Amino acid sequence: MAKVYIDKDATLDPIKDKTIAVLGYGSQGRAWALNLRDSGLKVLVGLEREGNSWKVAESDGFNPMHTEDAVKNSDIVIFLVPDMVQRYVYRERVVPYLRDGMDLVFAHGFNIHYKLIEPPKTVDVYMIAPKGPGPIVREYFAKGGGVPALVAVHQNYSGKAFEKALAIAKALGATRAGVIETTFKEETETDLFGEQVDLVGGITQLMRTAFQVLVEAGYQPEIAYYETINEMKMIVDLIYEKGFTGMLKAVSETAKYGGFTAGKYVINEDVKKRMKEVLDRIRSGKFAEEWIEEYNKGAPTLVNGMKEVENSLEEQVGRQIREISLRGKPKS
Ligand SMILES: NC(=O)C1=CN([C@@H]2O[C@H](COP(=O)(O)OP(=O)(O)OC[C@H]3O[C@@H](n4cnc5c(N)ncnc54)[C@H](O)[C@@H]3O)[C@@H](O)[C@H]2O)C=CC1
Ligand SMILES: CC(=O)[C@](C)(O)C(=O)O
Ligand SMILES: [Mg+2]
Ligand SMILES: [Mg+2]
Repeated sequence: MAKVYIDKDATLDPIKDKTIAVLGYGSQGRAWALNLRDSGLKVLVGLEREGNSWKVAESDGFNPMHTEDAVKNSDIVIFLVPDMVQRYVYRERVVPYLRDGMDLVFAHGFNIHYKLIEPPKTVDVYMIAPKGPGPIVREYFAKGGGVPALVAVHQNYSGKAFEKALAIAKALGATRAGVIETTFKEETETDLFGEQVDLVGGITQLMRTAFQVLVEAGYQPEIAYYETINEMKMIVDLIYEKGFTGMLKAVSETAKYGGFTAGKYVINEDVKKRMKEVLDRIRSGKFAEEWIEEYNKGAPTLVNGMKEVENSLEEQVGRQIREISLRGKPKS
């Protein structure tokens, strides 16, 4: 088993006198800025424009400033702008003000692993990668918990990079759960693979396809939504809390038999083979290359994908069903 670092294994000491610049105030940026501030650390929020993120940061009690001002006035720079934007922010707003002994920190290894950012040897480069969406990182922390994270060191100029990574993980709340060490390569490749075939790509397509099959066969969309999409949360919650065995024990014998047989028929060896192709594409750098090219064209696949999902029948039905479901959800 990998070593799991918990609260008592980490101390804020290596960073408690440092000023931390959080660049970006989106999904992760907001969570990190708030959690680190609540942990007693000195946090500056650096943003490119006085837009929406700027207003949100202000309403959370920060005094957001332009990126270069945050960089000039900090010791630790955390990149929480989108992956495709990080190298521009690095080149234009960080490099001109980078001082020896500063820290460059990431929440995902993409830019370092694929060499889009190549920092000088005289800085520490490390990562704290929360294994959950930003709003959950904030919500769990505020309720006294934390989302697990991975930490990795790419460059250890100070000799203290790992201790600082653990300190930030602690301030984020991650050591309240547990933190495991990884490398930039391992985190990047597994994270991309997980979100593509499983968490974001796979699960969404699985649910939507099952929904469509039922609707096309003439069943009411509301019934199809309950069955193929809405109930997924309860099944996943059971897996999250009690493992596959716990989930299987909670469903009927009929579901177990049907699940064991049809599950392997649908998600078959051919699907596994294609998952391996997806992994190969990530490992070879082809996916990164393609995503950069797509982004530079204005990300049409993203724009169209969002539109297609938003306008889909399942999403329209979902708005109504979610209202019903959320009404019944216990308030915690
Ligand atoms: N979303 C998540 O839950 C997770 C994200 N990460 C990583 O965290 C990092 C940040 O990702 P998110 O929080 O999803 O970012 P995001 O998409 O929520 O946006 C972050 C911020 O960047 C700003 N921004 C957007 N476009 C910009 C541009 N062209 N120039 C300058 N600023 C711009 C936005 O205004 C916002 O303040 C990425 O490295 C990502 O891989 C890691 C784990 C989970
Ligand atoms: C939330 C998360 O961990 C993801 C899916 O990897 C991401 O948002 O990049
Ligand atoms: Mg992830
Ligand atoms: Mg990711």
